Amino acid sequence: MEAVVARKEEHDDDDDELGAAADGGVSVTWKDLYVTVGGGRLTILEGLTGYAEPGEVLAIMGPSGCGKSTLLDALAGRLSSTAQQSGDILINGRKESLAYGTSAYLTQDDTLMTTLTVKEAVYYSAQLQLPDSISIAEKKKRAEMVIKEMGLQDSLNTRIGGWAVKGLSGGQKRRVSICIEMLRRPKLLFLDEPTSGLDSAASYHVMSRILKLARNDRITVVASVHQPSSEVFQLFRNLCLLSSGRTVYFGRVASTEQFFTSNGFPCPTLRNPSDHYLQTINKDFDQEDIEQGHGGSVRTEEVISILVSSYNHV
Ligand SMILES: Nc1ncnc2c1ncn2[C@@H]1O[C@H](COP(=O)(O)OP(=O)(O)OP(=O)(O)O)[C@@H](O)[C@H]1O
Repeated sequence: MEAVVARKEEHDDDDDELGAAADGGVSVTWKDLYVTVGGGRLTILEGLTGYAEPGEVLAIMGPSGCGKSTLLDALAGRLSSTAQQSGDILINGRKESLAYGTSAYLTQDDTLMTTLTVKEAVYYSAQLQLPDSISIAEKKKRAEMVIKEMGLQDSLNTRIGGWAVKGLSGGQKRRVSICIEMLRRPKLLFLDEPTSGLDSAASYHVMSRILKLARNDRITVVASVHQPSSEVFQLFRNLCLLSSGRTVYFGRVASTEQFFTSNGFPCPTLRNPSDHYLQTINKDFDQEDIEQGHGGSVRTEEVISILVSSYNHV
């Protein structure tokens, strides 16, 4: 746990940043975060520690049910009332709540009105969401700006559509949902599987737009990601890899390979690295043993224990 926080400070020095608070950015740090349900009988997150920084996209990855959405919910302060949380979540190094409008949360499903056009959906949302202190003209300008940022200006008058009426593609719908979340210019953006259901080209398109926005506006983005292509995976700076609610790895995407290799699980040539990491720690279909380096093989449960304990001792 201390090692992750020390690594964060090290990266801050590397980047020679002035500090998140100075430029209005929001840095989020979580330490020893536990989430339980059923009066403590079921532990969903087990002592997680990590951080997310302005201008960067942190990817949360792991097999289905490992706790990605729960981590996003805990960080965004929207856990269900049946869940109990312990540990620290710090905003810019302090224990404080997020100010209203500072963060936005994109859920897994697009809840858009199918009969509206892109322009209508975003413009009406701007009118409803933004405070009365902002003029109608400014709200319209804000709507046009987010539409442009998400590359939807050519689909302004296209209906969103649904099963009965052909409209936008899945990727375009996802981008409309992101536009709506971006209207209030949040400094912290939680995205629950922003690319779910999209093909690899559309996923790349959506994620690169998000990354560009994060960099330009110093937004802190925390995104749970299901199975990224190698191109999408390379877009992320930091990776939080979870398995059964525990951290298997947290750190630079670029250093993940070194971590897996040093523990005896190198990525085979020509395999997508993110597929390799996810397959190595997925125990849902634990039929076969996993080859470890040049000698022997181990069960997935054992692989996870090796990686978790190696990570905790770095
Ligand atoms: N309120 C709750 N009560 C009981 N169990 C819960 C609750 N919330 C989450 N869980 C369980 O905790 C585990 C983690 O759920 P979570 O939705 O965070 O996983 P996930 O990694 O986001 O999964 P997926 O990739 O399939 O969306 C699951 O086994 C889920 O059933």
